[in-house]
Amino acid sequence: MAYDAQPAPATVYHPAPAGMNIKVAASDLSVRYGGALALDRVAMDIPDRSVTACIGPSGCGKSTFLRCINRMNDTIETARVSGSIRIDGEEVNDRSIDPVLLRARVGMVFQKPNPFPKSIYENVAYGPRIHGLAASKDELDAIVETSLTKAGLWKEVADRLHQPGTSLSGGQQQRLVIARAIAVNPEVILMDEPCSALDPIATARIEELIDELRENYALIIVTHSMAQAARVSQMTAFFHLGALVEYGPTEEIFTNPRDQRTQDYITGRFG
Ligand SMILES: Nc1ncnc2c1ncn2[C@@H]1O[C@H](COP(=O)(O)OP(=O)(O)OP(=O)(O)O)[C@@H](O)[C@H]1O
Repeated sequence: MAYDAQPAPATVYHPAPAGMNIKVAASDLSVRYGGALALDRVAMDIPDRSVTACIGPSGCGKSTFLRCINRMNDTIETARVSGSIRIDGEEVNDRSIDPVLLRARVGMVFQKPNPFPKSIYENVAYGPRIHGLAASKDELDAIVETSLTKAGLWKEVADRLHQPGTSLSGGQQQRLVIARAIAVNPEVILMDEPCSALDPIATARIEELIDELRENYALIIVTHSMAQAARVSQMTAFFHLGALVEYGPTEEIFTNPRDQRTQDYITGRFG
């Protein structure tokens, strides 16, 4: 959905809940693909140890925003990012930032589970090994076990660690991918419609997991499901046509939206 730059988007901010530390801060963040503006001067502060849901109609820029946080837009030839995105105050787009190290700090889970074509063990061990996080086989084994435990998968796979990751069910594969992200000690976990390929039971399991993970990480999730956003997130950002229209505590966005476009979207009038 291409459109020309207009006057600065007027985001409606609800007051941020007291006592939340800011983990990711975007300001004046825009993305163009070729000549088309996909994200228009987004500004938002995302708290640590909580779940922030990004909602909005198809093509409004949710995935583009997510990809700014771990510089995945670098991999898209036509993408041009401007403005600022900081993690703990550090500019992500700074030349001194190594995107490979950044992507360990900012894990990403996609719509379709994408385990490597390797064993369950290797899927989780690969990252810690290449980042030199384990000094011995025992340490690596411990990281694998801890990561699979945190992802709620250990009990199901402990006796089949050397079977292919792809032999697991879709929901298990998604938890494996989450374990793989956790294994390299991320600070932020991005999830782009992580449940859209899963059945309701696997979805419920991932939602429980998201709730557990927020004790330790900042999670940012793109979802098309209003119900899921309401269930799992503490903060919600509503995007429309590349602009962040409204952002604040989920309860307020869903019960008392201040922008008509948010109201229309959450009540199913468009999108
Ligand atoms: N690789 C790309 N090249 C060119 N344009 C792109 C690319 N990726 C996204 N766009 C465009 O940027 C805009 C925002 O897309 P984006 O995927 O971020 O939206 P979204 O809100 O995540 O959509 P959906 O909910 O359908 O996944 C759209 O107009 C889309 O067509």
